[in-house]
Amino acid sequence: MISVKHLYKKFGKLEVLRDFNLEFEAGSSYALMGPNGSGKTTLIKTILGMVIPDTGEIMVQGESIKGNFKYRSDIGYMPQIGRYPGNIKIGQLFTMMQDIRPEISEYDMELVEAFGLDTMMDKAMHTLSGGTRQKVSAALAFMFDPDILILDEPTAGLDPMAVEVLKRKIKKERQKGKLILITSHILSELDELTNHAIYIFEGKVFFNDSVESLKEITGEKRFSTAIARLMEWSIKKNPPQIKISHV
Ligand SMILES: Nc1ncnc2c1ncn2[C@@H]1O[C@H](COP(=O)(O)OP(=O)(O)OP(=O)(O)O)[C@@H](O)[C@H]1O
Repeated sequence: MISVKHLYKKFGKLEVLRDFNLEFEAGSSYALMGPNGSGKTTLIKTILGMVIPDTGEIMVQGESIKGNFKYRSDIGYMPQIGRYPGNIKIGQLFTMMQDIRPEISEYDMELVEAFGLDTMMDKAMHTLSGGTRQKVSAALAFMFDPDILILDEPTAGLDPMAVEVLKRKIKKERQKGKLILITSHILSELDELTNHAIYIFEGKVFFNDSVESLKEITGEKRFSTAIARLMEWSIKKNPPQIKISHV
């Protein structure tokens, strides 16, 4: 569904992505992990066409994204920090986004209602708390029923009730056969929501395989301890027989 081939990206002298090769399939949910600054958001923004790679190719649903904007309508994106015009009201923002997508006549308003945003439509974005802004971002990511969901630290800043609502929604959409890609530093959340682990370190894909294989290779039963083991290996730079599969 998404294919990333030989992707390189530098910011000045900093090599952020070095020969990234990844395949993302429908119906799977991917945990994208790595230390702060390892390139997770850069990879996501490259897939979204917001960052232009130095070399390499990205295909979405079989088509190259180069010079192509249409593919973006297949992707629901929840950014780490949503930036919106301050004076716009929640209701106006939703209407504006809906107007940009005239081909869609039915909207998925499940999160709008579950988060109680339907009772706050007249509130201006600059008056909202950080968590409420996150709820707006989540509601927008799911509103157009996209085949692909890319969620960058989706639960950061949400209260525990909202976290549960969002997790339930992510699981439900995955069961419908959607492709889900999540970055998070909350390992318990990734354990619950994903079946495939990608760990990036110093600009390289260090591990890319199923969560099952991750546990088998590391000899750890729990997701969090398996990731801790991977981190240890990546820092020591001597992984014992690590298989980096490009599925
Ligand atoms: N537009 C930019 N210009 C220059 N450097 C950038 C730019 N965007 C990202 N970087 C650098 O690229 C590196 C990777 O950043 P990125 O945001 O992709 O990391 P991340 O893995 O998502 O980190 P975190 O876990 O902290 O969210 C960082 O060193 C960052 O400072």
